[in-house]
Parts: sequence; structure tokens; C-alpha cells
Amino acid sequence: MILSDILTSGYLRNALCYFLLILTGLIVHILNTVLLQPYLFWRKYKKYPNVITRESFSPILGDMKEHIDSMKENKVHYSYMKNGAEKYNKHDLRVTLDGIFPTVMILSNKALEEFLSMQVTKIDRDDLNSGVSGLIPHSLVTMPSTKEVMRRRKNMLSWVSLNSASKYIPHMLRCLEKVGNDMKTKQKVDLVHSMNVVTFDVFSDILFGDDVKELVSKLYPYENPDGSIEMIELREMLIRLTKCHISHFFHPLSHMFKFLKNRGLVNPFKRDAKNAAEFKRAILEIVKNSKEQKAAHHMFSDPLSNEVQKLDEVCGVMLAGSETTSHSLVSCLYFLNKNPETLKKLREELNANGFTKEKSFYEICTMEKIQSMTYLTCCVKEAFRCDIVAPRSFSYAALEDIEICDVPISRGTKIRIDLSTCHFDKNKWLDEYEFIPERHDFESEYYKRTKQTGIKPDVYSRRTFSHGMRSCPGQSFAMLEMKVAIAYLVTHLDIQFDEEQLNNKDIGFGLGSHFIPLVTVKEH
Ligand code: HEM
Repeated sequence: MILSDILTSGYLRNALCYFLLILTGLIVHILNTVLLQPYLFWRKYKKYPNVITRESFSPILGDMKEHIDSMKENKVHYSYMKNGAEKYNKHDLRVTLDGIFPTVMILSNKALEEFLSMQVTKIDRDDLNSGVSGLIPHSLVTMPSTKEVMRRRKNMLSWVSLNSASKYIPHMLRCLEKVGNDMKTKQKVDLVHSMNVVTFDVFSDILFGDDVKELVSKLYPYENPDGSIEMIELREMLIRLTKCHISHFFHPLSHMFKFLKNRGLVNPFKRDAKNAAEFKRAILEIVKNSKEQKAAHHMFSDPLSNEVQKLDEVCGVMLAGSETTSHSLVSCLYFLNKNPETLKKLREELNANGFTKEKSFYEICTMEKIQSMTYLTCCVKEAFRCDIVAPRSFSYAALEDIEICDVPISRGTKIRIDLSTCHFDKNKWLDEYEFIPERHDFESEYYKRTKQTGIKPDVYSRRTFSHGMRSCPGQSFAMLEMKVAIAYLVTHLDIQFDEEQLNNKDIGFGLGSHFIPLVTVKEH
């Protein structure tokens, strides 16, 4: 058939018609999921007086716009939650759009109580695969609370021995000593990076045996955004992978065309998936080569989980255990630098308990001593209140149509607990924007004063580790590690942040923060 025949024949006309039909369907589908459904969701909740939503509908970006605008103004991406606390705390729920995905955020205590009472029959962990959980899609962190997942959670806790963590203190001190000495030799130190070295080393010692130390510190290939391959250590790889996966959250494509991200079809998702696979391959090699019976070895001997789940479980523990604590350490050191009187008082408590740099920390730093220092505990608790490593919980979902505080929530809707806003509730915390460790000390004058005003926190006013059966299982371990690290660092070092960062009241060092704290470090 010659070309003119084809053009005039019905073949082409039919093909063209089908093509236009498919294209129209695709456009309608995109407009419906990207614009119409999010808009209807936003509008539906505007009428409830106990629900707060964005004042105007923001297409495609949704409430991500808040995060992006904060960063543009040199504020940490979640600073709007703190600054808007007065407005938000008047409501039970906040309805947001994570890009185009509708999410209900639990704000008030009443809403949280109702949420917890429905867990896990009507509300459960969502089978999520976004943000940082996209890095570990088969770990228990991302799975609904089936019997099997709760069994994995219990086993993981006992294998990692989080409840008898005192045995890890000497190793924590060795890591701190090494990093502390290294920091003193540099003119400027990226404090997030240094604290990451500490927390990663602590967790690699918990998970892997001494016989694979070489493999842990070996260099592995990592593809950079410009396509170049850089040889880096595993801990550096974990830091970069975490940052990249958090940034997926702010990437419009991951909201508009989820499959592109989930299947790693285009960059940066493609590159990040490749780097994640390399990271996991390295972890597998380490576990397989270790003969020592450390936590990862036990996790891999679980006969009821498959290889992919076990691998993600180990990576999940590394991620949950090291990234969170390192960022919290930076926040705590920041507030201590910003509040010299507090730092002085903390050093006095440490000195009075024998924590001086002339003494060997390996002898004096016992679990009992660490737990007995009230002011140290208060400083860590206050840092947890004032800056939060994860401003929202992982994602949960409604398993059926439910109501929270008389507000209907349809089956399948994503629900998250707001972990930050209540930390600045002026009805629960006196001087809510000030860093005042004394507020956590029942014996202090400040505490007595707050009691007289009637403004006092309750069990749900502290949400750093979330609440309920899927709250953080590493809380007491994290507290211990924070206290040992702060005790060591403030006794041995003077850490100075730059003035601009000290004066920025909207700075923060939680996950995904764009701030790089370049500090100067001197011997104390
Ligand atoms: C300062 C340090 C830490 C903070 C602020 C923190 C905070 C959190 C938060 C907010 C959650 C989400 C809970 C929810 O979705 O409702 C979580 C989950 C989790 N955390 Fe932590 N965490 C820290 C340290 C640790 C440590 C040291 C471990 C040790 C292994 C750990 C292991 C986990 C695990 C396994 C989960 C998932 C629990 C589940 O889904 O059942 N975390 N953490």
C-alpha cells in the first residue's frame, strides 16, 4: 500500500481516534487525581470548626508548600508548625495535603486518645513507601501491625538488647573519644556529620562483629547526581541515602506520578534506588562474613522472615537508631551553646558527680551515675521538646470509615500524629518558646512556679517518640546514648556554632533540615 492510500484509508483515522481517546482518558485521570480529588478533600474539611486546613487550596504541592516556603526564608522546613502552634493548638485535627495525598494530622490530646483507642482494629500503620521508609520498604517499620510484624518487633528488640543497653557505654565512649579528638584537629567541623559518625559506629558495633570491621569501614561505590562514581564509607552512604530519600518527599514527581518513584524509573529515584541496592549488598556481605553472634547475625537467623525482610530490618535499625540520635545531639549541643548559663549549670552537675576530663570516663561513666544526674536528663528532655527530629509520626491509615472528635474520616485515609505542635502549646508549657531545662525538674523553683500558674504538661504533651503500640522502641536506648554523649562532649570540648545560626530563631536540625552546623571545636 502506498502512503497516500494509508492516509486516506480508515486505518490511520482509527488509530488516531484511539490515540486521542487514550490521551483524553489520561488527561482526565491526571486532572482528577492531581487536582479534583485533593481539592474536594480540602474543601470537605473546611466546614469543621475543630479542623484546621490551609487557608487556600495549593494545587500539586499541597502543604509541602509550607515546608518549601520555610526553607526559602532560611527557616527549618518544619518551623511553621512551631510558629503556628497557637493557631493549630486550638483544633483537634489538621487536614493536610502531602502533595496530592490527603492526610489527617492528630493535634489535640482528645484526638490522640481516640486515635490510640482505635489502634489497631480501626487504625493501623499504613503500608507506606515514601520518604525515608522508601529506603527500607520491607522492614517492620513500614508494615501493618499483624501478629507476625509484632513478633518481628519483639525479636528485634531482644536481639539488639536495647533493654540492657548499659553494656554499650564503654563502646559509646570509645566512639566519642575518637570523634572528639578528630574534631579538635579541624578548623571547622560539620557537627551533624561528626555526631553521625558516633551514632553509626555505636550501631555497627551493636549489629556486626569485630571480625567484619574491615568490611564496615571499606569504601563502596556511590553514584553522585552528576553521574560520577565516588568511593565512600557505609556510614557516609547511609547519611546520603537518608537525605536523598527525605528529599523525595519534596519532589513533585513523587506525588504526581508515584510509580516513577516506586519503580525507580527516572532520576533522582533511579540513582537513589541503585545506591540503596549497593548499600544493601554491602550490608548483606558484612552479615554473611561475620561469624560473631551479634544482633544482625540473630536477625538473619530468624526462620520466619525472608532474606529481603531481614536485610531491610537490619538497615531499618541502623537508620532508626543512628540518624535520629545524631540529629538530636546536634540540637542539644546547639541549645547549650546558645544558653551559656544552662551549660555552666550542667558542667557544675557533671563536675560534682566526678565527670572531669582528668578522670577516666570508662571508670566514672556508669549507668547509675548517668541516670542520677537530673539536670543532664532535663537538658536532653528540653532539647527533645524544643527541636524535634521527626515532626510527624510515620503514616497510619483508617481501616474503615471512622470518626475522630466527630469528624468523619474515610477508609484508606492517611493519618499521622503531629509530634511537634503540642511542644509549643502555651496552655501546657510556660514560656513555650524558651529553652528552660528546669521545667522538667519537679524540685526546681521554676517547676513550682509553673505549677502555681496551672500550666502544666500531661502525658501526651511530650511526643518526641510518639505514642501507642507502634511508638519508638528505642526510646530508653536513645536517652542513654544522648546523656552519655552530652556528658562526654561538654566535659571535654567547647563547641561554638556560628553567630548567624545562634541568632536564627527558626533554625532546627531534625531530619531533612537544610542547615549545616559548621562549628569550631576547642579543648575545654
Ligand atoms: C533521639 C532518638 C530517636 C527518636 C527521636 C525516635 C523517634 C521515633 C519516632 C517518632 C518513631 C515513629 C513512631 C510512630 O510512627 O508513631 C520511631 C519509630 C521507630 N524507632 Fe525510633 N527514635 C529514636 C531512636 C531510636 C533508636 C535508638 C532505635 C533503635 C533501634 C529506634 C528504633 C525505632 C523503630 C524500630 C521504630 C519503628 C517502630 C514500629 O514501627 O513499630 N529509634 N522512632
